[in-house]
Amino acid sequence: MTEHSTNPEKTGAILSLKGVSKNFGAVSALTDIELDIHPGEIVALVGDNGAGKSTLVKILAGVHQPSSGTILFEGQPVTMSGPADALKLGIATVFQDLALCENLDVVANIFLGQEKNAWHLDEVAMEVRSWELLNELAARIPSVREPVASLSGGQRQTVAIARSLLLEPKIIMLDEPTAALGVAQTAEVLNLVERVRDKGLGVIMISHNMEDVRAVADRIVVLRLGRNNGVFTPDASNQELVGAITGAADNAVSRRASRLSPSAASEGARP
Ligand SMILES: Nc1ncnc2c1ncn2[C@@H]1O[C@H](COP(=O)(O)OP(=O)(O)OP(=O)(O)O)[C@@H](O)[C@H]1O
Repeated sequence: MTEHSTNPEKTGAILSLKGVSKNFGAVSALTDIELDIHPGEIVALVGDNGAGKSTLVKILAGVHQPSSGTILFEGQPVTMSGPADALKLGIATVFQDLALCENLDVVANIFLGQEKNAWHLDEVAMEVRSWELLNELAARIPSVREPVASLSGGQRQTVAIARSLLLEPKIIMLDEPTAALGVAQTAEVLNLVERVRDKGLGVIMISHNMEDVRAVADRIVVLRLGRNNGVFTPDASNQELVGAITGAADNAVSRRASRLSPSAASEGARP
């Protein structure tokens, strides 16, 4: 079940991390991380609290710089000294807080931060482009002139994802996109994530919910205490996954996971 990290030149990975480490003073948040992301695949990044997921996302978003190691983008080593560099390369991030402005409508939110964009003050062009992005995602938004405050959690996530696609990235990172969503909205957002993959983007999805991860991920990358702790296919058993996440093959959570059905066991896998 466990796969090995591969050579990007051979595999056509868009993004590869080679031995990436990050220290905050004496704290080693990440140690020797290896990760490949290919076009048209969803990679779920899972791990217990403090495993290093957020730190890894922030490195790839240009917020943090690695202490050591190499990031290859389309086979070339890159350094990102800020979020603008990541966006310029084609790495978009939807953080958990979504960073939407409640009082602004969908169009204004999609174009937020694009003040230098030539379209920015052309309301008609912005509205047309917003509908295009939402239609590509087959998103169900009643009106792009609604303030975001009136949208559901799933619709807000949709707007945040549409916004991240505006600059036509090659990689999109989603931090807990289904956290706090109900069943129907979760299904809607997961469909959306699959559509992003089907457009040929590489998707990195952080999630604590094993059921969501199994539903859409092509590969599941486990981090534990800041290190790689296995790469799994979605048909890995709950026991394998929980074992890799918690670091123990035999504990109360993994025993319960092995007894329960996959959907019920995913509750047990929530770190
Ligand atoms: N800015 C920082 N300064 C010091 N230590 C940090 C900083 N950011 C993260 N850490 C430490 O790095 C480790 C990894 O944290 P990180 O937030 O990346 O984990 P995580 O897997 O995202 O956890 P969670 O699921 O709780 O968000 C933790 O020990 C954390 O305390």
